[in-house]
Amino acid sequence: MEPITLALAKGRPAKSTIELLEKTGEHFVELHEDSRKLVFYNENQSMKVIFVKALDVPTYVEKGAADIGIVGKDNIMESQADVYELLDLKIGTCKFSVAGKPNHEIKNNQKLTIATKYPNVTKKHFQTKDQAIEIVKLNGSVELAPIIGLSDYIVDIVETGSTLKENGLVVLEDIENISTRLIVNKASFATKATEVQNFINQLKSAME
Ligand SMILES: Nc1ncnc2c1ncn2[C@@H]1O[C@H](COP(=O)(O)OP(=O)(O)OP(=O)(O)O)[C@@H](O)[C@H]1O
Ligand SMILES: O=P(O)(O)OC[C@H]1O[C@H](OP(=O)(O)OP(=O)(O)O)[C@H](O)[C@@H]1O
Repeated sequence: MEPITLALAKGRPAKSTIELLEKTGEHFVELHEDSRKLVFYNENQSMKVIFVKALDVPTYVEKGAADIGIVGKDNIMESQADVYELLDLKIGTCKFSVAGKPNHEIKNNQKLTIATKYPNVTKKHFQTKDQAIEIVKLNGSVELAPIIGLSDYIVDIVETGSTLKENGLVVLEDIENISTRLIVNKASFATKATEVQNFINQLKSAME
């Protein structure tokens, strides 16, 4: 039988995710967060793990290259992938927030400039508020943008708040709570229902 394919996000939460996977009783040979290998199997080869860039996990799952994905809610939202989100693994908890300088003045009806690594999330958030924006897409150190006058505000991940604090910025509005989630390909959810459900149950038990 074909193994169930699980796409696992590289990055910060990978260590905790791999620890949780091990707790399910499935041991994936040679899988660890610093590995340069990309494909791993459990001992009876009933499951295959592919270890990929976080933002690509929802794409692999949506396209059916993976049946299941484990990835941050931030990447699920940004990818806009059409997948089922079935379990919160309570790992990698943080939030999406709008932040800026505490006394930044905005003229009435002014179009806001927002710097972010997450243009889709940002667009959607300000659309729901009917606020016109221009997005400056950055790839990191987003907190710099309002300080040097590149943007009015930022949309970014906040965990402890220390990056904002150290740069004299404050949270102006929270957008969404983020944590690592389990997502499932819509077709796999129907055709591999038993295998998918069994794996979810294994993870739930491992979380207790
Ligand atoms: N303080 C935090 N900052 C960023 N991401 C966090 C934080 N806490 C938890 N996370 C989770 O970790 C994931 C990011 O991990 P990491 O920054 O290593 O990702 P990456 O994909 O390597 O990012 P990059 O595109 O910057 O290389 C996020 O998608 C989010 O779900
Ligand atoms: O609230 P905190 O605990 O300070 O964490 C939030 C910071 O961590 C992330 O950046 P990361 O370290 O991934 O670097 P980046 O800016 O290059 O994306 C995020 O983009 C914030 O800058």
